Amino acid sequence: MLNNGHILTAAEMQEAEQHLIANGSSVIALMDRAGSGAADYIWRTAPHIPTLVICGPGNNGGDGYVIAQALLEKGAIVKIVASAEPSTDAAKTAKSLWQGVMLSLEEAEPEMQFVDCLFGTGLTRPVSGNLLKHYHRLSNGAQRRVAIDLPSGIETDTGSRLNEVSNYDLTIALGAYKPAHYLNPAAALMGDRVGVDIGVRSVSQTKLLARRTIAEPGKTDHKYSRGLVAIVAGPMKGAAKLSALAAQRSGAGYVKIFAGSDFESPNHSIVTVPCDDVKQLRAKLADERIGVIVIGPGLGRDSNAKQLLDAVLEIEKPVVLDADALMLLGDEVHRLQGRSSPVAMTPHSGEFAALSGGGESSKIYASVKLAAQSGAVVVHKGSDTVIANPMGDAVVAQQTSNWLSTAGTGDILAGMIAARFTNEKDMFLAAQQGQWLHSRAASLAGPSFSPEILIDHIAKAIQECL
Ligand SMILES: NC(=O)C1=CN([C@@H]2O[C@H](COP(=O)(O)OP(=O)(O)OC[C@H]3O[C@@H](n4cnc5c(N)ncnc54)[C@H](O)[C@@H]3O)[C@@H](O)[C@H]2O)[C@@H](O)CC1
Ligand SMILES: Nc1ncnc2c1ncn2[C@@H]1O[C@H](COP(=O)(O)OP(=O)(O)O)[C@@H](O)[C@H]1O
Ligand SMILES: [K+]
Repeated sequence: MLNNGHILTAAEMQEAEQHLIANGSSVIALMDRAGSGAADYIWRTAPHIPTLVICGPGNNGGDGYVIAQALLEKGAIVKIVASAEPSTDAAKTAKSLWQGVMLSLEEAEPEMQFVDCLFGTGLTRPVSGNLLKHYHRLSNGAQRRVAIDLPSGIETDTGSRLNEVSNYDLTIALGAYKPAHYLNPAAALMGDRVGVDIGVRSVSQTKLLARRTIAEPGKTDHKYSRGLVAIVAGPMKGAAKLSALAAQRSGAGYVKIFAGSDFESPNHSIVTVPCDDVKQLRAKLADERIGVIVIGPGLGRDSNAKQLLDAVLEIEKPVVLDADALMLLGDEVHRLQGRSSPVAMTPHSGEFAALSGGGESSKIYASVKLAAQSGAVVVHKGSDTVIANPMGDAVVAQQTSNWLSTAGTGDILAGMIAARFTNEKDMFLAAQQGQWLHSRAASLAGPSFSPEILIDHIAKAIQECL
């Protein structure tokens, strides 16, 4: 995996480059590796397509000259349009080696393939005016669009758009993935993502979510050693049932639902524990065998729900807070600080805004900040889910199935994380395992699944982790 899955910000990427240079490389050598690697990939996936490479003034433009020359040598029909003269020594050298046609913005016409080497990690302000007009004319007129490192107009560290950006078929990341490669809106318009290794081996606190090994139950395991997951139900009973079923299929040894006495178990093996008031709940949750409590799915937001949440937070047990529990907690996340047992919060963007007050432009930074403020592991959901811990580590999930955007899949994730926690006893790891299994189960479930079908595919996802 590119740079071992470590995601680098623009500043970290510059440091990585300096490190390579200090160890005997040079900017032009790195540019050569990046450009020829990108050209190989373009040629392999779309040979002999008339191509226009647009080059900006910086080293992203420099990559463009290398790519164009490499394509020319392979026999492609390729032209360059330059927005400005190169401003770096490496880009000047790369340009001096270009042997083909060079056009001004006004002269250039769209070709079948558009290769964007206008700006990469050095973009500091929106592309505007005449340049933006020609960028759109030339990119929109192409049938295949390839971005080198990043599409022009994307903020590297946040994934936000600084100007209107075209949709791409392919984005070739250079050296390491950057936050924008996995955060929306940028990630959604990049098309396929591939990486070209240029020798960067830099460590970052932000990584790409990877498959984690899951241990099978051991010979001496029993239901309590594998873990008892307690789900606190509310008036929307289906949500708690989905969490419970998902926990059961994700490796919990025992799942119990704590609910009003009229609650019916979703199957024969999930036990319901009748609790008709908060006093009963408090007493029954004192059971020492309980490894983790899930509260939030279907809980409601009335005063009764608030009492149930308060009761759970009074108990020193690991807890997964989701959905309504997060809305009830709101901006009082400091209540979670100082607990001796781990907490995970699994907000979608609306819940995240209620917890954090919003205002941060980077989903990674915002998640890390909330984790530090609360002392909890934060699973900031969406198609670009970010998992953060209070120490500043973050893991970014790769987009898998858009079919996950259906009611009930979040309840499932909460149950999955709880079950993985009872096995691993590490909430950050459990969140990563839960997220990976959730995404993978969605891919395995194919199109248009119901939450129940998603649960049915968890076992297959687990199989891939054994
Ligand atoms: N860091 C590395 O290790 C490597 C970087 N390489 C390439 O270098 C790129 C970064 O190069 P640079 O730092 O030179 O940055 P860029 O080439 O992304 O752009 C920087 C230049 O654009 C100007 N600029 C920024 N925003 C502008 C705007 N809105 N309108 C007009 N001009 C604007 C800046 O003043 C500067 O001259 C990477 O994305 C990658 O493509 C590769 O060559 C390989 C090695
Ligand atoms: N387009 C998407 N691609 C991938 N995952 C998605 C997408 N949309 C939503 N998800 C995931 O689906 C789940 C939805 O959770 P949530 O919004 O809490 O739903 P609910 O409360 O109805 O269960 C989250 O895990 C989220 O990350
Ligand atoms: K670019």
